[in-house]
Amino acid sequence: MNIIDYADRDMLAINVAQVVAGQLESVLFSHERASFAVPGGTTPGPIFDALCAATLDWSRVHVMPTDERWVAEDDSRSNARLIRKRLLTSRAEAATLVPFYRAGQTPEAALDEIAESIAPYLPLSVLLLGMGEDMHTASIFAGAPGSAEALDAAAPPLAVVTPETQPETRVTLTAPVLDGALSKHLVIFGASKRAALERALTMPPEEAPVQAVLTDITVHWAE
Ligand SMILES: O=C(O)[C@H](O)[C@@H](O)[C@H](O)[C@H](O)COP(=O)(O)O
Repeated sequence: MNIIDYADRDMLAINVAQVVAGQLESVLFSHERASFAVPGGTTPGPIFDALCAATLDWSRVHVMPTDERWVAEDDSRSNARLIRKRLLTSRAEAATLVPFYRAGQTPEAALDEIAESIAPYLPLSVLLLGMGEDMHTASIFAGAPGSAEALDAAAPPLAVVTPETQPETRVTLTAPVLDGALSKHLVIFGASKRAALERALTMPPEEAPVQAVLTDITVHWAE
C-alpha cells in the first residue's frame, strides 16, 4: 500500500484524475475497452469534475458503481445518478454506464442479471474506492448481513448487503472483484479517516472491510 499525502483536496482531485485518465488511456492502447468502477458518497465528486474533461476515447470506457444503494436513479442517494451527473458529462459523456439498480425487482432477484451485465468488464481496469470512518469500503460494512459473503475469497462478483447504519439495502462488488482490479486507488479525506485506515491495517477484514483491498493499492489523502 502506497500513501500519497496532498497539500489540499483540490490538488488531490486534479492529480487522481490525471493518474486515472492515464491508466484508462494506457489500457485502451492495448485493449478494445477499459472498465472503471467508482464509489458513491461525497468524496469522488471533485475527482469526477476533473476527470470528465480528460481527452481519451471514453466511448470505449465502461463505468460501473463499486456499489449501489437500492433506490431509483432519480433518487438523490443513487450512485448511478451521481455518476451520470458528475462523471458522464463533458468528454466522458461518451462512456457507458453499467448500472446496478433494476426497477421493480428486489436486489436478490436482480443479482444474477446484474452479474451478467458486468461480467464482460471484469477484471476491472481501474478501481476508485472511498472509505467510511467505520472502515467500510464499497458497501461492505463490518458485521452487516451479507458482508461476510462479500468478503469471501470465493465470493461471486456481487453481494446484497443490508447495513443497519444505512437507510437502504445495497448491492456491492465483492472483495475478490475489488481486489482483483488491475489499478486500485483509495481516496480518503480528513484526519479521522486517516486514523481509521491506520487502525484497519491492524484488524481483520471482518472488522475492517477496507483491509480486504489494500494490497497493491495507492491511497490518496488530504486533510
Ligand atoms: O455508496 C457509497 O456511499 C460509497 O461507495 C461508500 O463506500 C463511500 O465510499 C463511503 O461511504 C465514504 O463516503 P464519503 O465519500 O461520503 O465519505
